[in-house]
Amino acid sequence: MVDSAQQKTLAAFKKEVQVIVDDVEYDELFGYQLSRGEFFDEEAYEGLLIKLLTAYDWDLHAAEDSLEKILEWRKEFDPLSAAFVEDHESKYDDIGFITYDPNGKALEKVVTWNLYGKVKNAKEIFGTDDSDTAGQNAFLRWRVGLMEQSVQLLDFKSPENDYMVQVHDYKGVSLFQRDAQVKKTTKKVIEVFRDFYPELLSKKFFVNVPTLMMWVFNVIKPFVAEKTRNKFVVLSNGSDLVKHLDPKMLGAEYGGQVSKGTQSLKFLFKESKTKYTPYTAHLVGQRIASEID
Ligand code: HEM
Repeated sequence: MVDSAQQKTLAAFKKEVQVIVDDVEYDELFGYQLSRGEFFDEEAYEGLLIKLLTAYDWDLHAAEDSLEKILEWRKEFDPLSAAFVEDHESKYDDIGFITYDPNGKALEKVVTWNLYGKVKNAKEIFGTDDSDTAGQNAFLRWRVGLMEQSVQLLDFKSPENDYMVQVHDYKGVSLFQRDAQVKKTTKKVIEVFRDFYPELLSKKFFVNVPTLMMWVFNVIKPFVAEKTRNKFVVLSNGSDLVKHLDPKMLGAEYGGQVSKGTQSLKFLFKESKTKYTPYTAHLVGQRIASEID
């Protein structure tokens, strides 16, 4: 609920949004148009602004500053292209996917899975060394694309579905996988999510974390915003996940009812690249048309 003081802050933010959009020359956030054009959706727009204000404890200037940075980054990185236009290498298919249950529990309908324990050849996934920016960039573009696809499944008009769950499964992980390049790329992804995707996580689970590697959690935590840290749950046993999430959406290895493991989970969600907002459809169409030209 937004109280009357917050209503005033929201009204002031609304006045500033158009100025920021004009300054940055970018008019889209998470698939919604920010100025009052053909695709403008007042309710979703308000939901998004409330999210930004919530992320910064209703500090108007911090929220304005954040919006400006987010739009600048979106203009440059083009996450919609990473999600819906670009083809990513199939090597990423095994380490990340989305499950979506429109009838699932509130704030748990969208779950992004990252099976980083399955990475056996870290160099192949994360790049080879500092000079291999192509490798790093390919991973980052794929990971941001996955994030953006899951964001499009949220509904910023609904208190039931305006946050997502994320799961990292570290089954099979070894200390040797955490080389310099992995650390560097991980840090970059964490920063991108922290700065440009605020207030989207309901909970984040780290499962099958070997006792010997629990310390990694403490090393990474300082890079993450405090509000986000409070949403983290570390479980050494994957099967304990069922105590937190709906068994209908979980494979047997997580104590759930989906019989054939995570592979079959993927098939619960077939729409990841086909469900998006009308404005995203419009912008993606423009990008594809400009590629054909
Ligand atoms: C050695 C193998 C590991 C790899 C390849 C790896 C990979 C990653 C990547 C790519 C991210 C970026 C965020 C994302 O993709 O959602 C991340 C974040 C993170 N990882 Fe790992 N990780 C490893 C080990 C661990 C271990 C053992 C822990 C202990 C719990 C851990 C805890 C975290 C935390 C707390 C974050 C921050 C999450 C966030 O900001 O949303 N990681 N990891």
